[in-house]
Amino acid sequence: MMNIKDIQGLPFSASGDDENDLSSVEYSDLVMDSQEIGRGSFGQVQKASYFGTDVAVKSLSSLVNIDPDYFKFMLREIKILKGMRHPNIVQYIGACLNEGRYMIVTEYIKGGDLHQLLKERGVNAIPWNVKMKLAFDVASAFSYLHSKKVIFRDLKAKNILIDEQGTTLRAKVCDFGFARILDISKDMNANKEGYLTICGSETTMAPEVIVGSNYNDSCDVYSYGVLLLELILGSRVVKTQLKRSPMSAFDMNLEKAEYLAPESCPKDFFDLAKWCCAYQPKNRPSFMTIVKGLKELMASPVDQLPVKGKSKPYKDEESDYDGEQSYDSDDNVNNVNNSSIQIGLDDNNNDGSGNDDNDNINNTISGGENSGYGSVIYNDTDKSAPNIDYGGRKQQNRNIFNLSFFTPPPGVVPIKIEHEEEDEEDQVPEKSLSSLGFDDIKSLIKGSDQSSVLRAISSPNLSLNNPLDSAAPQHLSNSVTGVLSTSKPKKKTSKKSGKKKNHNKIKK
Ligand SMILES: Nc1ncnc2c1ncn2[C@@H]1O[C@H](COP(=O)(O)OP(=O)(O)OP(=O)(O)O)[C@@H](O)[C@H]1O
Repeated sequence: MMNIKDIQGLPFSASGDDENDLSSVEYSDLVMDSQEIGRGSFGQVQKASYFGTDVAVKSLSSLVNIDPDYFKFMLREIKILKGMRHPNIVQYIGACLNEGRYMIVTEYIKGGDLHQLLKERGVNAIPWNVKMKLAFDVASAFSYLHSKKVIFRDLKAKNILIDEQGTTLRAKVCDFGFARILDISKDMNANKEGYLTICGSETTMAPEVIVGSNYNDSCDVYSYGVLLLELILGSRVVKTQLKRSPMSAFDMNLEKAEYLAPESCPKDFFDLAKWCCAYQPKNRPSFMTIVKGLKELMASPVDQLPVKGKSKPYKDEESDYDGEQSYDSDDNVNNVNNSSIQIGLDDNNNDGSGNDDNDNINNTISGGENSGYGSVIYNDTDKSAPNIDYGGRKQQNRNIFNLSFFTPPPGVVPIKIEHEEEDEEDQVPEKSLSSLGFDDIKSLIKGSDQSSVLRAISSPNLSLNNPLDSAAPQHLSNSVTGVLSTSKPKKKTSKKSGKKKNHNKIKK
């Protein structure tokens, strides 16, 4: 007799090419389960049955109805998700409108998300081969997305669903709220002043995104690197011990990460995380390279892989942390703040295609759910954190991110760099901040006081040089064999930038 589980495929209700079709699923065909299975800033997720198949229904925030910008986000999410077919991407089924509330219907994934998995099982209880398999799944999904010119912009553990198939776990990417289609050739010629907006989640955002510089699909690779560190160390350790700050130009302290990582971690797996977290986007691998490298790695029994081993002693400059090699197994803390952030609503058109990210108009931050794990959009005109009703829950003022980072105080003047006396050939003409490059900003930040730094980088309109200019992201130039172990991340440049000495001071 045929088992119902043998039936392959899911009901699909998107109609034709009409991206605006928001009622391809009849609400009356959904048998809703009252239990909420998830919640984010854009709405709540419930399980339902759709013609006998389990589905997840995301009921979008009421703001989607009243705010055209939110509406555009939803259209974009639907349009992109609808076109995706990959075993590691949650399958879109259709959209629905009920009593004025929009809903997105996708396949139901029963194992929760990766953040929950790490928290509930404990990072150390998950075997390395399982971690590498999940990492491989995510990289496979992203190599597919990038091949379709989709950048996701919010890769984090909460957006990775875990599909339990017997004893095997499979990762599936969900939540395309911040995804967009990027035509790099077209967009690279667009206005250089931040044509892509700042969005993502505090812990996983790439530095170039945070400082408002131009970015491309390699921002997803950086977030993936942070995700790998979470698989290695646990989300809580990454969030608390590897916290990135303006004082380090939002660079990840990889030396400390190495010290904290378990000795048993396969060396190549750790090196991959470091490589993905390279400060300069052009030094990060592509997802194609990552997939090939991980495949190679997974071909060997895990107990035959060289391990990271003991790391050299590490002394934390900032907090005198000279931590133990052992650490909390993972976050059994409920309030892990890993909010998604979007600065500047980035659609001038509704279609999710390129060239629509160039508007620093009407910046808005919306607060997420009170688990501290929701999405955020900042409202430039309202300097206080908003108090918005998301699906019935009141969002109280919450210090999601340091707003002063993004919001220049009124009347801020460009900062000038003062140079101490030095050899003539080493002298650099005075520059206003707006003409500094990405590395310049970084070196400045490392040698300055925090308030100056915040003022310096707080404007999303800075004309930063494009960190992507000098070279394209690495692709398949590395051989697959030993790609992870032989292609060490390049040592980052010191505080010097070119001929500049480390004497630069910021003057108000
Ligand atoms: N298809 C699904 N199957 C099972 N659970 C799901 C599914 N989709 C979402 N969830 C659960 O609901 C949570 C929130 O979903 P989602 O990330 O799509 O919401 P969001 O409002 O866009 O969140 P964010 O604030 O991160 O933008 C997920 O982390 C997951 O736990």
